Amino acid sequence: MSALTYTFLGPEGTFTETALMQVPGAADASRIPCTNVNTALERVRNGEADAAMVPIENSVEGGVTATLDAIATGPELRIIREALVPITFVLVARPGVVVSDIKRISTHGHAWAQCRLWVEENIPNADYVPGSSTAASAMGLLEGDAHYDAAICAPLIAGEQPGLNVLAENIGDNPDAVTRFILVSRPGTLPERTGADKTTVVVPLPEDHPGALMEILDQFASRGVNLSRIESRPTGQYLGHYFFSIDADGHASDSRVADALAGLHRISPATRFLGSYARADKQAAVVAPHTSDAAFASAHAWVQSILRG
Ligand SMILES: O=C(O)C(=O)C[C@]1(C(=O)O)C=C[C@@H](O)C=C1
Repeated sequence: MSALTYTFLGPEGTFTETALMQVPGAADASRIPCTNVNTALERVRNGEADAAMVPIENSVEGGVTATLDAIATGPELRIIREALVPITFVLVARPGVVVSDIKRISTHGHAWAQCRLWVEENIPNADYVPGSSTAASAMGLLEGDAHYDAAICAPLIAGEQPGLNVLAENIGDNPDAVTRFILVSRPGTLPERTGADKTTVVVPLPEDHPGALMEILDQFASRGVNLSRIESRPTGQYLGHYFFSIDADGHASDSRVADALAGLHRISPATRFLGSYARADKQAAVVAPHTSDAAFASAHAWVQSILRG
């Protein structure tokens, strides 16, 4: 089998790279760091890479909008795997710099949001300099970037770079923070059903009328499909026009999920299927007896018998 090529939000040392390394075989595969999520996905769309690892959701800060928007539009992509990474942050600076010297701190926007309380308490006057990733901000210090004097990054990088001094550890406001990442490839064969799966869809709000969101939710509720994430994002077309990005428990080959997908397509034909893949936490879905595959098969057989007369 030829080795696969992966893109990821880089450079080396990002949390996204840690997530990629959870993929079996990734350590020996070709790995291309990209400066943003769009480029990582574009290189999959144009065939330069087989799959991209990108962040989608953080337990403290919520959805990564760059990813939610990039996979919702453009040529279709499929999520084939998810990875969970516990998030802890350190504050780093060049040797000789102490906390009281710090005026500007750079990091990724999601990391900054997760360290807000610590920064307010310890360096209240520090300005924020946006970075394309935590690792890019840390490496900028080594490359002599004069725009900032400290970075917030993963402990991993700090440990590997002798030119970076760790000034504070565990500076995240929530010690249990976790970021969820997705491995995205071009459409192909669906990953097999494991019994502990997730299905992701993008549903444009059907023609704006009272109860439109309720109609979407009802497709899942009436088939006993639990949702683990639902977020609204503007389509960008005009004010008030939204799509919903949804994660549901189960696999497209589960009858209850397939039936819900068909219902979504009926009420919102531009619904986009983004994949069915194994849950990283391996938690099996709780299926009520009346929404099991057997119950759907029996109901279908009953209707067929009625039609046969
Ligand atoms: O900057 C990184 O290291 C990333 O992998 C990105 C990212 C994110 O987008 O949320 C990943 C995990 C952390 O929550 C902070 C930043």
